[in-house]
Amino acid sequence: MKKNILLFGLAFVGGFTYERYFPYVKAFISDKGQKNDDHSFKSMLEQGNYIQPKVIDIMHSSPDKHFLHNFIAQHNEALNVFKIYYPDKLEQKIYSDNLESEDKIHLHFVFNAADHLQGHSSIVHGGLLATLIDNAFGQLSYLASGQIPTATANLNINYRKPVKTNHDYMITAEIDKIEGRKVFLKATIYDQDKTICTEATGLFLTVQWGGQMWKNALDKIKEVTQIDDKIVKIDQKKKE
Ligand SMILES: CCCCCCCC/C=C\CCCCCCCC(=O)SCCNC(=O)CCNC(=O)[C@H](O)C(C)(C)COP(=O)(O)OP(=O)(O)OC[C@H]1O[C@@H](n2cnc3c(N)ncnc32)[C@H](O)[C@@H]1OP(=O)(O)O
Repeated sequence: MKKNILLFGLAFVGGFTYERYFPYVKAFISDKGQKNDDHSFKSMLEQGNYIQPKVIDIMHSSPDKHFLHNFIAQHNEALNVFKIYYPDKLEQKIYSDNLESEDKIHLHFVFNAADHLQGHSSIVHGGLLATLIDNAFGQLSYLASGQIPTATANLNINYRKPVKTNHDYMITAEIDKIEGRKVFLKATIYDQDKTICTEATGLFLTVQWGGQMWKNALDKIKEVTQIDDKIVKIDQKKKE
């Protein structure tokens, strides 16, 4: 009798555990073979379907991208859960002097979301993608507004295809237009087949918040990355 109760208890616990943790076990097993570490968006860019950034964010040349990203996220660990890869190639100056210019101002980077960012099994939680886009918009609008901090007034996101954890995706963000204090932005997340997974638009407004703090941050980044030297070198190369 005791044995039967024990067996029943074990079966119950086993069943419950299986039911509760099966999705995680399945995700763990199926992810094992799919680790994707080649960050092969380079070819995608080279095929010319991409517009390279007109404004290059300072992170492109950072020797320590994690440090930099954490720094910008304001909290030590805030966005460390995303592995972020910025292109190595510097194209132009950090920010444009001419904000009214017809040229679109861009920022792009590759990200790879860690397991624990899943909502559904192996699918990145949409709210976290919103955070990533919001942050990219924040950086871009800060640079485009001539280093005046901005705040999100409006953020619209269309989730077209699931974005998977442990896979590389590229996000491109660009300034659509600037009207006074208003900075209008667009962003797209692509997978490696160039399929659009997520599209977003945003309205950011310049604010009085933390201007000096961000300026100090930017100066520190410039100091750490010696960006100016690198730009000079690239400009020289272009001339040769
Ligand atoms: C690349 C490497 C570079 C390195 C750089 C290092 C430094 C990086 C720097 C930075 C990175 C930052 C990364 C983080 C970013 C995160 C961003 C956030 O999450 S911010 C927190 C969430 N957002 C809030 O908490 C805002 C809350 N809302 C407000 O405080 C206000 O509503 C605010 C400031 C947005 C506007 O308030 P008002 O009083 O200043 O202005 P009013 O008069 O209301 O609006 C001005 C105009 O804008 C329109 N407007 C305002 N809100 C609108 C809306 N939601 N939709 C459409 N129009 C709106 C209004 O209709 C008005 O338009 P009319 O001048 O009349 O034409």
